[in-house]
Amino acid sequence: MTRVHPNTAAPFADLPSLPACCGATREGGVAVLTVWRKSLLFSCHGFTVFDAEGNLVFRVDIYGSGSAGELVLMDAAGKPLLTARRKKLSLGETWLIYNGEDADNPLYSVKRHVSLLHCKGLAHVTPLRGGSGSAGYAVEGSYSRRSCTVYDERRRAVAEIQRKQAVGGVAFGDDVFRLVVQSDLNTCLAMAIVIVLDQMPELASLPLRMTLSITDLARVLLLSILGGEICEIEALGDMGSSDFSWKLADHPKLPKGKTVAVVVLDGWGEADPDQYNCIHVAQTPTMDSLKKGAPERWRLVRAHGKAVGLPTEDDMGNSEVGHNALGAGRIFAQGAKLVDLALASGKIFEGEGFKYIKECFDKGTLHLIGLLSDGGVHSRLDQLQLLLKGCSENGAKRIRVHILTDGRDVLDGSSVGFVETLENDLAKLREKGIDAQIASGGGRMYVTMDRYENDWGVVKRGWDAQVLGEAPHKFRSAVEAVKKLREDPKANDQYLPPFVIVDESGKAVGQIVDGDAVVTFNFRADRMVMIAKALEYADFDKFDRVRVPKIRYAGMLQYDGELKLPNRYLVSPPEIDRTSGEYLVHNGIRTFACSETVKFGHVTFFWNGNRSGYFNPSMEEYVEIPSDSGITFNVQPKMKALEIAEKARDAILSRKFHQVRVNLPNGDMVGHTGDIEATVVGCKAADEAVKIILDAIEQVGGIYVVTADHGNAEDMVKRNKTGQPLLDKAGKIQILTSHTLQPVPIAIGGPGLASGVRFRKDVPDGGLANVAATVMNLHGFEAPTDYEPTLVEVVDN
Ligand SMILES: O=C(O)[C@H](O)COP(=O)(O)O
Repeated sequence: MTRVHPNTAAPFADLPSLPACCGATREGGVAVLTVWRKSLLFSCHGFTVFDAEGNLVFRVDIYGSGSAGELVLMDAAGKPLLTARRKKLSLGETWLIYNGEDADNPLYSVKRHVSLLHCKGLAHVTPLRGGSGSAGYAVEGSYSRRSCTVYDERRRAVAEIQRKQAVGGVAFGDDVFRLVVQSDLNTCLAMAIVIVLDQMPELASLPLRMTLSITDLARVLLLSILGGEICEIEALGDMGSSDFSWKLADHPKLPKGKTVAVVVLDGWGEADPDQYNCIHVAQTPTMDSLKKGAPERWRLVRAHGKAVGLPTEDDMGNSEVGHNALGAGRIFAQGAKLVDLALASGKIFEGEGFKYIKECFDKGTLHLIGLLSDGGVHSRLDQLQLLLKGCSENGAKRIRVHILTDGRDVLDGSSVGFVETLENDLAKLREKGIDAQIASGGGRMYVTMDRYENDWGVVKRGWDAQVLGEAPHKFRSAVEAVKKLREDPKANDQYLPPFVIVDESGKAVGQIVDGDAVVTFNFRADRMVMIAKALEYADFDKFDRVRVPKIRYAGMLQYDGELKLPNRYLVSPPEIDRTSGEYLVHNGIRTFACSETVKFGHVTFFWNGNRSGYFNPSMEEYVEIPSDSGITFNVQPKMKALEIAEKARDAILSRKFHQVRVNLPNGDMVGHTGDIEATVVGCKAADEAVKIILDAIEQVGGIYVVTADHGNAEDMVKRNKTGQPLLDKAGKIQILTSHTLQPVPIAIGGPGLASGVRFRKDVPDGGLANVAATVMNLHGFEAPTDYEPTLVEVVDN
């Protein structure tokens, strides 16, 4: 839609302005929003609206089912912007739009068009306050088909509701569509018009979709009922079914049938070369040749912050969000962001999950178990603080926090500060009469936070301390515990042994017992699934739980959507649907995925949108190579890179699979140990593994895509603003064990790659989410239209 006139007046004097994060998209005059007809909240329906950069800009949460008489349009933080209320006792359907949550003095009325003569009219929007800037609007077209236009009084098109266009038979449901708003219309008002249209039952999608299969006689009856939609019904009759289809369109230029190897180097970012860049220091001839050999087929992509659905550009990437984006081809607001929103709006305390645990607040203790840091990968301290506040305000009288110290997503040694902060918060709660204490603790890699069932002993240590109140170390305070345990020269935050806090009689202050509530406050799934199973499953044989208390348990999120684990949770997880893996399987692509245990779920579970299991077992084979357990990976920095590469090689040479997908963990897993020498060895091993896979691709005439999920090994020191390594108080370099904000490389090639394929220049900000469409193209398919654009183009030679 082209812009007709510049914005001359100041027409929105009484309306809230567009939320700040949406402002950027206003440049050039147009706001392009993606409207998702779904609430972020569990058990609600409503709307979630994103701007062109994937920022959440509006929400509507409607509790209960059916149509609502009042809807509140909120900004991302839950602040009410406009309220739409159905006008009672009105002839025809009329809604009134109020500023914020005002109860009187409405700004606009939206009245459904009733005339049978003008078949395109849907609604009239009439200003109720007068004044120089007030303008009326007419809405025409078909909301049910997601095709309508808002005209101002000079018949200028000021907004459009548009379908997400389908390609090659792939059509999307009615629940995701575009709202394009010119600068001549206030975007909040435009969105309010959408939610009102949606509440007018005759205009919404469901009844009209039914018309596709009814007889002409029934159509005539409907025509008289639906008035303004007459023309649309006729059109719908010609359209055929708009039902969703998995079928992908053929790529116009790229052939099918090639074997495509997708290699993800975990923790492999691109940074300036220096002695702390382990990838630079290591011998990596294969990766070097990809970079230098074909400049049109090597580039960088964004792997952190908003590009992967994290709250801010200061959030480093991680494997969960990285593999989600790689597999799903779209950017989903991730756990960290969803929890932020739920806490900011207070909705977390109104949901079913919270109500469930709250039942215990009267007589039982609330136990909060999770990672204590501000790393933002698995959890965040500020979220724990808000949770504590909200729980205490909602009636929790006795709270016990079971902490897991970090030193992996944050600096080693920072645990002391985090524990002190938490102790202060709990002391303040105690001043308010709430019995709140830290009850137990331990290092995350040694206590509780194992993943993919690599070592149940880790979870058992946590169970013993948290549930049974038993641990080899007992202290009167957590600050004392962490300080004392760190005195061992070999100690670090990640691997602190388990401890319990005891009272003056030596009794643990916070065992979990019958009648208690438990919340695991990490939002990220992989390292919470095992403890969730121990807490939730009646049938459980991974270790002897000794005593299984009858508790009410909720996760911060649901950690596994397929297993529905845990059953109760405080915030709905991102619903990552229609992943590239699922599409490709439906389109005949046979897939092999492999990694070693510690990263196995990354190329399966995370890749498939946090879904365990196969889409179609006859089309897929997932192979897990057992990781070493009970060691830190600097001891065996080569890890299982060779074994993974050999499995991939065999899968490629077998010619049974179209896609062979692997994760090579070394850069990340060894990088997290902070051992620079070992990380260099790990990077070399990963590079050798890439070579084995590329050689196999060469033999079968296939294609390779080599990329990474986030940075880590390319920078092993904390730096100041000018990029110089930071020294600690003792004058020692501060080692960085965490991920980074760096972009990651992506390289394509192989004998099967058509000669004109190269990276486009017009996607300069491409991120990991652009990789899925790219891979679909290389398999010979177009990607769905709502996927992030492909990174490749085909030029005629
Ligand atoms: O869980 C971990 O090991 C780290 O916190 C994050 O690492 P990953 O995102 O690479 O898995």
